[in-house]
Amino acid sequence: MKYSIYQMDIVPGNPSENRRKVQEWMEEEVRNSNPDTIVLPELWTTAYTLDSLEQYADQNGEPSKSFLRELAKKLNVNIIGGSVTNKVDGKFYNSSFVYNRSGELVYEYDKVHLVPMLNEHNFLSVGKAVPEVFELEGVKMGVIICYDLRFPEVIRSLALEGAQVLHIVAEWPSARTSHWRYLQIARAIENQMYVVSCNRIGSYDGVSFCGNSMVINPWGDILLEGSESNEESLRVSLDLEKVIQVRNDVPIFSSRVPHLYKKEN
Ligand SMILES: NC(=O)CCC(=O)C(=O)O
Repeated sequence: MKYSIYQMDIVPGNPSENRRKVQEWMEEEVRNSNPDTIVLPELWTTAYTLDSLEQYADQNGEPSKSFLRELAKKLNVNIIGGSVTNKVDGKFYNSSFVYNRSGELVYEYDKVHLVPMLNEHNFLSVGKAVPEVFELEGVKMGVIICYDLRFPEVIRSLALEGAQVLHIVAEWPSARTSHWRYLQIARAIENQMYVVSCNRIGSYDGVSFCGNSMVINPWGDILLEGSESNEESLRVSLDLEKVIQVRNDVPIFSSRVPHLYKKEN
């Protein structure tokens, strides 16, 4: 499966300009490298303009859903649609939408772990369910949003449900770049899955974001890494046989002893 990742800078509080940027990038990217799947970053329509949610957030996923659906169909490409601020039943969420190349909404997820360091609790509601597995091109995979990366139990559940690829859409601050990098490598090794991440670059409201979007194989090797501060298209092909090979070589899933693990509340 061929990927293109858009490590983008986001214009704060300007959804139409960000949609214009994304559309232009996607059209060029598909023309030049014909990926199967495209990945966008977290909150790519607005950046962290959480004090203006009434003004800029989607309503029931629109217009982002229509925008992503039409592009997926027109360009014949799967889209892991980053995330957007989204108002549903009077509450705001940080929502991710995944479309297949026929323009079908394959999966949607509202972020469940809200980030205290970015004041998400003051503006957003917790999603109702942890991430679940979905399929693109017959491959089981998952998507998480940024801070979710710190919660290994959620990613383990995806692996136990059969996910072979984990996507991480992010606005991860430069202040914690080392955590961003090491946690992704750890998640890839401990779950023996590909990790494909898309982080923004640039800054907003005094916080700078670290780029370093990554693709890591199930052995923990970094196949690709973005720069810290440039808008970039990152391109890679995943060999999914590698997941099977690593899981055979080091069979951690059959070594688990779940009956001995403590049940969490
Ligand atoms: N946008 C985010 O979820 C940022 C997460 C973060 O800053 C951290 O985990 O550190």
